[in-house]
Amino acid sequence: MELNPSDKNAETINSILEKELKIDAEIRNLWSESIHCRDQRQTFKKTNEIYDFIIVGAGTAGCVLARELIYNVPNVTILVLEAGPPDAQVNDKIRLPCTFPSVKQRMPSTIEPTKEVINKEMPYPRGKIIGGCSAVNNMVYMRGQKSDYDSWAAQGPEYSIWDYDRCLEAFKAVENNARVNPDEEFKKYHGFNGLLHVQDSPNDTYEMTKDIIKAANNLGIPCNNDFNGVRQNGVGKHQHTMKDGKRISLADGYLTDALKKVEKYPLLKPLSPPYGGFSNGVAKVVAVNVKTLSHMLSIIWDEEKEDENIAIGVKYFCNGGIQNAFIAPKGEVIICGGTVNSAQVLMLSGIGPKNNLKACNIKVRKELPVGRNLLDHPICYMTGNVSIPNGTDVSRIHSWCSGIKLGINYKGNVEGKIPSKEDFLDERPDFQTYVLNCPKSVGHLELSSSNPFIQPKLFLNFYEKPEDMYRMISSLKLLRELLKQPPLSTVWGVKELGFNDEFGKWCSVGEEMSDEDWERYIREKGFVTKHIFSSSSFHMCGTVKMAPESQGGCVNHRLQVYGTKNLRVVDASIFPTIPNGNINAPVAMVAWRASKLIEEDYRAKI
Ligand SMILES: Cc1cc2nc3c(=O)[nH]c(=O)nc-3n(C[C@H](O)[C@H](O)[C@H](O)COP(=O)(O)OP(=O)(O)OC[C@H]3O[C@@H](n4cnc5c(N)ncnc54)[C@H](O)[C@@H]3O)c2cc1C
Repeated sequence: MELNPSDKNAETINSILEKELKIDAEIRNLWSESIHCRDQRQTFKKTNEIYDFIIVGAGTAGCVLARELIYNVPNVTILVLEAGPPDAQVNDKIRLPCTFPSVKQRMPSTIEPTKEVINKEMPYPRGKIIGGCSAVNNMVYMRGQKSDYDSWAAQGPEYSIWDYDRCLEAFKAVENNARVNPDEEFKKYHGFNGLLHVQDSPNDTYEMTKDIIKAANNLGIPCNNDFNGVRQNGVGKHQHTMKDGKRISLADGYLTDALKKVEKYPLLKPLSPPYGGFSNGVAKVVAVNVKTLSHMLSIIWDEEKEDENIAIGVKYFCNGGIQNAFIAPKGEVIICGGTVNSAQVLMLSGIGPKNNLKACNIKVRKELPVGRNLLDHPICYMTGNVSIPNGTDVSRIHSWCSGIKLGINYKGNVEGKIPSKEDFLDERPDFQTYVLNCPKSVGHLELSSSNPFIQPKLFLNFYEKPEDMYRMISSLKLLRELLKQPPLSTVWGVKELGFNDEFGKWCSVGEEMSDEDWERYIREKGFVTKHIFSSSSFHMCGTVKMAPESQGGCVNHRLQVYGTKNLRVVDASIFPTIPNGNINAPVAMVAWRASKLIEEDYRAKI
């Protein structure tokens, strides 16, 4: 029997689609192996650039979101735009992260308020690559404390969806922990079926690491074998976001899995005899389309309903030209560009502080404090010289990874004194060795231009609040004591590194330091980046705060941008407060929770 013309048409189109899906699958495989630039794919050009969801940024959040949405929301097509290149895991190397400089800040001294001190500028790296910062980070797996998330939930009744129990459910859903023989207590706090791989250090513990633990025990710091369990305080080895000893970015786990889902909807079944052929209609490709080297420039708004700020798509720069992608009627634009760039693209699209936007000649669509509430964990190192005894394994200690094998968590002292035994036993510590985990100082970022390729200015404002400075002083004093402890001082001959020669005369080996000396050390020496010192743990968050609008919020509890439609932000920028620990896992957790909210809202529109 002859097919009618529309059947024939459908059959032709479907057979083309079939072929393209096959080619597509091959190219996906190549992409997964990172040996082919993903942008060479052709299939999606036929879809006229209309997607159910457009995700901007394939970092920690974007990768989790893409995977969760494609598997859980029925029959959707997703575009992921990533400004950076594909990763290059095939060589076990990733490309250089892009770096933003922070701005030099003058401020009154904490110790001598009549004097002026300077927070020097420093480079601020970010992962501009598939996987985002999770592809360049230090892999320390920490998730913060119960009270962090309960405080998010306490912002209003509707915010209860962010309480610790629900966040813990999400942490567990994302995590795939490879601890050997986990005990029942461990199982309460960890997940074993997610796609974020976590493991204990793959190497044996170095003798020196064991001796640092002993030295910490000498000072009264208890051991802890799970910093994400019931208590965070103590000394112990970190778990890392690794699998079989290799870095696992969120792209490796989540985006790779998202790319595996390629279907056609509706599923076209051959019609049974005597009709033959296919059912009428053309299938839509259900899949995730990733475009690398595609930099989002701004949101496309529905200009016919100007007052409603309805997002209908995005403008992006790719292949040397500006392109548009649009969302389908029930779709959404979801910004996952990270703390700096999510704030930047909102501001470029007219959402942000009036004065800053006007100064950059950008039309204000909705005034919101985007870019305020810039939070971060300041960091300051204390360094020791080691005499290497013959035949030890210390020469094998190398690279950042070894440096962060170990965590010592305690409460800093707000008067700058060495923490006491009670501070070591406090189950809600605020220090992670040299990282101040709950700073009270808050910074901000500003748009410096309407040009999307010019980075915003970052004002970190570290130590603006005196208690931050005093707690950092207290922690450094403790580390100085640690270096003097046996077996570090005896077996390893550890000596505090002198700063008088290389860095100026104000601090000599073994000499007492006044609080003023300490402040200079923290502000000036802690910022010397050509040496190993640093001043940030690169845990920037908070610039598109989730809070009631009256409390300085930019997105509501469902992460929708106030005063707009079809627009959400999902990444570290929405954190109302900074968690008391590293933030990669919390970002993944937020993205997982957000996928549920987006799914609920999408289904409600059906
Ligand atoms: C050097 C370093 C070390 C760290 N160490 C640790 C650690 O040990 N443990 C830990 O838990 N956390 C660590 N972190 C922090 C953690 O990795 C990040 O906070 C987290 O990955 C942020 O996730 P995100 O999704 O918010 O943003 P990102 O991962 O930064 O993702 C944003 C993505 O959006 C893309 N993008 C931005 N703008 C645009 C645009 N206009 N168009 C298209 N794409 C765009 C970016 O290229 C990027 O890929 C570290 C971070 C750094 C930089």
